[in-house]
Amino acid sequence: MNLTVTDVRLTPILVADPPLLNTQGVHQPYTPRLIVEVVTADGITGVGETYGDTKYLELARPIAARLPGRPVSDLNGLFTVADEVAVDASRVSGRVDVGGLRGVQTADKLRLSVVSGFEVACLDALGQSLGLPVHALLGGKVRDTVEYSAYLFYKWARHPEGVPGEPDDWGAALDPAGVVEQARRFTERYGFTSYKLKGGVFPPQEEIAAVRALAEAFPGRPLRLDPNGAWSVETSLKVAAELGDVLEYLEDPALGTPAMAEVAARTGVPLATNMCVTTFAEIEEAFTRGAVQVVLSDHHYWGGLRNTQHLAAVCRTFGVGVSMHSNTHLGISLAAMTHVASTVPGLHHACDSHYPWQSEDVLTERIAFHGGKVAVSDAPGLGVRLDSDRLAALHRRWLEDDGTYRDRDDTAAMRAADPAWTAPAVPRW
Ligand SMILES: O=C([O-])C(=O)C[C@H](O)[C@@H](O)C(=O)[O-]
Ligand SMILES: [Mg+2]
Repeated sequence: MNLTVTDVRLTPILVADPPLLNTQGVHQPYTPRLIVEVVTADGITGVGETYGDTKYLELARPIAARLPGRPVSDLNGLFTVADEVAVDASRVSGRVDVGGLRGVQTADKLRLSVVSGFEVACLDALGQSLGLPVHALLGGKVRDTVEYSAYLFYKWARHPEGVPGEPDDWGAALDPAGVVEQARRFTERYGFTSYKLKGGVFPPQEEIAAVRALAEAFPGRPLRLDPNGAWSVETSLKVAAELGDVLEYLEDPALGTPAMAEVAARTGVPLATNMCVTTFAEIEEAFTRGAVQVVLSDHHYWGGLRNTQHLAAVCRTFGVGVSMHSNTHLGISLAAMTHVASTVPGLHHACDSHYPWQSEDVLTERIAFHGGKVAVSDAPGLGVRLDSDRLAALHRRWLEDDGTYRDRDDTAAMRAADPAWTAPAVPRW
C-alpha cells in the first residue's frame, strides 16, 4: 500500500441556496464551496469540502501544492503545512464573519477552515486504503445513527425580482404560521423531532410568537432560537423569561463572551454558541465565566474531525455540552459530520444541518435522513462517491460567475430587495 499523495485537485463550485433570512440579510442564490480531492499513489481519491470564498481558495492553493509526496496519514502535518502559508492581512477584517457568523475572523480561523477540507479528504483516502470507515480512524463509533434537528429559517418564497436563482418548493415563512408549516414539512420529509429557528430577523416579540406556535404544534419537542447575537443582554433575558419553559437552549442571544456571561448569570435557560467559542483560545474565558452551556462545534472552522473530538473532550472536562453548528454545506460535509458525531460520547443534542436546504449536491447519491437521523456508514472512508458530472456543472457555474457570488455576502444580497440595507448595528434589539 502506498499512501503517498500524488495529486490534489481543488474545485470551487457555486451551489444553489434558497432565500433564507438571517440578521445580516439573506442568503444569495448561489453560495461558494470548495471540493478537495486528494489522490494517492495507489490511485485512491479522498474527498473533502469546505468554504469556497476567495480568501479560503487563496490559502487552499498553496497548501495543496505542498501535499504531493506526503503520506495521507500525516494529518498532524497538515497543520504544520498550513502554518507555513501566510494569510493576506486584508482578508482578516476584524469583523464578524458573515459566512458562518462565527465571531471575529482571524488568520488562524482561516487556516483551520482550509485544513479541515484537506483533513477530511485525507481521512477518506486513508480509510479507503485501509478498508476502514472514517469513524474507525477516529477511534470508533459509539452510536449507529446521528440525530439532526430541523433548521427552520424565515424565508422568502423566491429570491428578489431580477435576481436569477433556482426555484425551491418550500414557499415563504415570514410569520408564526409560516414557520410552523415549514417545520411540518421538515418533519414529513425527514422525520426531524427537534427544531431550531434562525432568529434575529424580526423584532423579538414576533420570534417569541413563532417559537410559542412551534411549542403548541409540537408539544414537548426540543426547540431552539438563534438570533446570532442580535439582542442586548436585557432583551435576551426577556426572551429567556418568556420562552424558558419551552426552550432546549437559547443560541447566541447576545454577542460575545462578556454579554453571554451576563445573560447566563441571570437566567436558568441554557445558552449555546457557535459565535463566542469558535476556537480553542476562546474556551478559557467563556468556560470560566460560565458564559455557555453548549458549544456548537463545526469541524470546518475548528480545523477538522480530530479537533472536533478534542473540543468535545475539553467540553466534557468542564461539564459543558457539545453539539454541531452548520452552514450551507453538501453531502461530503454531512458525511464527515456524521462520522465524527458518531464518535463523541455524551452528544445529547441533535446536530444542526443545512443539508435539507441544498437541492444540489456533488455526490452520486444524496445522504438520507430517516426519523431525523443519518445512519453512520461502515463503508471504507466517508462512504460517499463524487459525481464528476455534477461537480463539473457546479464548477462551470463558478467559472461563469462574474464574481458576484464567489464570496458569500448576505448583506449585499439583501440590498437587491432593499437598496438602503446595511448590516445592522449590534445589538439590533
Ligand atoms: O447557527 C448559526 O449561527 C448559523 O448557522 C450561522 C449560519 O450562517 C446561518 O445563520 C445562515 O446560514 O444564515
Ligand atoms: Mg448559531
